[in-house]
Amino acid sequence: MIRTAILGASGYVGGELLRLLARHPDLRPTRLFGDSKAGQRLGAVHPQLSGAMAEVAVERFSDDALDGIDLVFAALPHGESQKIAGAILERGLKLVDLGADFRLRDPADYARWYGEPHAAPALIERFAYGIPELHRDAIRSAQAVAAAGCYPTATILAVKPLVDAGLIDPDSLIVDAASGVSGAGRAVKEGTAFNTVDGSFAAYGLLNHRHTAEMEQELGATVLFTPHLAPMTRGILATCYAAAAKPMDPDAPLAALRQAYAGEPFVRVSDDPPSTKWVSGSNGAVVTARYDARTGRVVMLGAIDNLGKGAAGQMIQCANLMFGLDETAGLAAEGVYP
Ligand SMILES: NC(=O)C1=CN([C@@H]2O[C@H](COP(=O)(O)OP(=O)(O)OC[C@H]3O[C@@H](n4cnc5c(N)ncnc54)[C@H](OP(=O)(O)O)[C@@H]3O)[C@@H](O)[C@H]2O)C=CC1
Ligand SMILES: CC(=O)N[C@@H](CCC(=O)OP(=O)(O)O)C(=O)O
Repeated sequence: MIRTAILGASGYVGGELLRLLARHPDLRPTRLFGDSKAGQRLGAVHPQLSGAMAEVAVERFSDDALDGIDLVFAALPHGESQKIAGAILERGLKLVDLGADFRLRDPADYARWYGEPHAAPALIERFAYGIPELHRDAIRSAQAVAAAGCYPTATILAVKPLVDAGLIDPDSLIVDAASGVSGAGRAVKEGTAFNTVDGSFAAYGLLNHRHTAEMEQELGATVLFTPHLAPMTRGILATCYAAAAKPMDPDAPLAALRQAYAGEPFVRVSDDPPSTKWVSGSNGAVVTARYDARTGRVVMLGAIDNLGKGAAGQMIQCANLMFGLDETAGLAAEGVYP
């Protein structure tokens, strides 16, 4: 049994981690930490949880509360985990962090995109970048993993095999991606209120969304990224366009995806354009791609659940690798449909 602490247990990702861990054979949620909800019963914070777990209290974090813990999942606002990661690693614990604090290799990129200097730049090199399909060996041997962002996960899974196969010009990449509203977290904000998002579809973060840096780093590309808020609770659909590097067989993009993801338990290559519902509630990702000879462009699509493969599912998949467990333990690829 792997004793697991969750920082940010009272948030949306924390709730999804707890829902998934309820069926995990080896990872046991043991200490649960929050901020404003510290002191409350978990059953009050996350009414979807049941049984003994609902009676556990959310605590305020203190370093000595990690005594006896083997693994820490951190799902905190950006900037928080860099204050405590050093102490966690010093104790020899494994850490999977979902904030953006340790995803960018260059602390200058963090300062540029997140607007403040990195507080623990020396720790960055100790983190593997958390997309298992692309960094499996590094994750297996890492003490710490920076799980990828939600938009970057959908985008990178769809695009990276075509970059690697030399099929597209990486400096011509345009990414339009839409997210469900749970991607913005649990706090009440006017921009994510029902009356704002219901029946509406809007772009935001023009030219400066922080996930641009993560996509560029992992793809070795120049990216024009426009995120959109869609009137749905869960899901991300990334639609990505690039100039073809050369004329190609119409099936070449799909063949590159099929080769890259052969045998992958969570990434499915589809002939048809995917819907977010295909992967809702799961750790699945569905990708597809087409070459358009008329325009000389390639279109690539990736669908994930932002809370699943974009967050809690990916964190668990990384932890399974770090502890030498079955990579699929506690996770499913099939979505809840309709
Ligand atoms: N939602 C998503 O789909 C995705 C989220 N992420 C990232 O994961 C992280 C968590 O996201 P999400 O769960 O949606 O966010 P929420 O806002 O729903 O939850 C945030 C959690 O962090 C706690 N918290 C807030 N401030 C502090 C603090 N100063 N110290 C300690 N704990 C604090 C909150 O506690 P309390 O509620 O008790 O105040 C809550 O448990 C964020 O970095 C987010 O960007 C990444 C990928 C996808
Ligand atoms: C819909 C929405 O607001 N989404 C969030 C991104 C999701 C997220 O949590 O970002 P990280 O993965 O980097 O932590 C946003 O655009 O800021």
